[in-house]
Amino acid sequence: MAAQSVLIVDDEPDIRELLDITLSRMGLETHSAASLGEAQARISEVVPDLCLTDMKLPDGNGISLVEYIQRDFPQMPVAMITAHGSVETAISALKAGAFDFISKPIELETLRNLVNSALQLEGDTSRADSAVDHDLIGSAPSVERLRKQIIKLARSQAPVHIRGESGSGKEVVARLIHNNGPRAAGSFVAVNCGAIPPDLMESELFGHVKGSFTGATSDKPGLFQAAAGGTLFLDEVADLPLGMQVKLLRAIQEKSVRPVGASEEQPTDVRLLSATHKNLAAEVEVGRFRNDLYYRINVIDVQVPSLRERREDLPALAKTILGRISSEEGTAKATLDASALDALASYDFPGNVRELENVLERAFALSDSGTITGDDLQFPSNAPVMRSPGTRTRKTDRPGSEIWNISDADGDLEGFLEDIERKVLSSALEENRWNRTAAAKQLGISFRSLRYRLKKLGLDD
Ligand SMILES: Nc1ncnc2c1ncn2[C@@H]1O[C@H](COP(=O)(O)OP(=O)(O)OP(=O)(O)O)[C@@H](O)[C@H]1O
Repeated sequence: MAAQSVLIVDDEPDIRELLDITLSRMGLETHSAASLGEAQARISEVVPDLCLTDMKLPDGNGISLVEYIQRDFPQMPVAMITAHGSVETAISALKAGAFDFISKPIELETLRNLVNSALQLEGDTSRADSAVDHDLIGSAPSVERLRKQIIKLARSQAPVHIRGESGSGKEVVARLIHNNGPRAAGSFVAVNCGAIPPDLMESELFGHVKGSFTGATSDKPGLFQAAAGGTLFLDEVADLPLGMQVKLLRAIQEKSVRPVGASEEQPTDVRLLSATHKNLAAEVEVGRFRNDLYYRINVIDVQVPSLRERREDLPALAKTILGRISSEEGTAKATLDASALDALASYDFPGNVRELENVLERAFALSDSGTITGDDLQFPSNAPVMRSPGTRTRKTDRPGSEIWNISDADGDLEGFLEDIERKVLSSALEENRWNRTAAAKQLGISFRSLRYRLKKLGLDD
């Protein structure tokens, strides 16, 4: 098989030579150009598998070359070589469509990782197209746009911030970006930033060394290390405490992390994706989120539409979800009758696709035959729109505060208390549209504690 080829574009002969030696040692064929004009001619002539370009060129800048390649050779990855610390250039290059960037002085290990990732990209995106079609259900124009964005972003290393309401599919989008890109063979590590207790956050993200705090009985790698070669997905990133935001910014800038208690930094190799249902720009405005971190993680911004904004997708989503539930239960595929379709169409779905899944699971369990009716869906009869997210029950309305007799607990205090706990947890989950993070927050317990209690009480299906 012919060696893959790389075009090196730099006006400094020393850098061209360093890159040439390193890439040739990797078994690659190299070509070089010292100016923008020369680069464009060489690209048309040899159509390399990758282009590495310096930012400053005698007759123009590297961004123009990125734009040229995006326009005329959209399948060709191009990476930018930037001056040390020039964040703005790196971000402009990524926004213009560069696959990644590398800063000077060039670290050879980082260069090799970058080149290997870029050369794994397939020119033909049809496999990614069909994977995205399969996992992202819907054909509304906003979903079609999202699909195209995912396929494009999967080929880049740029940090992407995914916005959208709870349950709308932000994690689905993040996984698709990972699964269809050059890091697919690495891990996809998802972390809910709102669910980690603040005092454990640093150790969870960066790891710790034995003895660094009480309970640190051995060295433990963090999530950055676990995602090495893959993708780290920071869900609910707006919930990161400010102190941790500074440390995260540093980790992104330096591409290295220092485990708690360690004296040395460790290089990291992760692609960062993040999401939140909050308005991150507004969080920056009020000082709850650092502007510099926002700028770094929000290089490319993706909006996931709510289910209300794409009602036409409801039947297809419902059909697929029912198909999944039926096959998990080992039964024939359940269907929705006309009354069920009408009921779905007139409901607002504040909890989006996750709520649709929950509604269908409950209806499936309730329906006697394989046909689900409008009644099985159990939407509130008088109000198609559910309670707004912030609405809280008054203390006196709290589940469990109903009148009870001491005889109810006779001989089984544990069982009695568990019943109350079950009611409290169920109500909190319902009130928070089955968003466990929000339910835990409302109850003033950690996400882990909620998960533990749900499991203990048999409510975790
Ligand atoms: N377009 C879609 N096609 C198929 N399944 C979807 C789609 N969108 C969401 N889902 C399903 O809905 C559920 C919720 O999706 P997901 O966890 O990605 O939402 P989210 O926006 O990340 O939620 P949260 O804000 O609560 O973290 C998942 O089970 C997911 O598989």
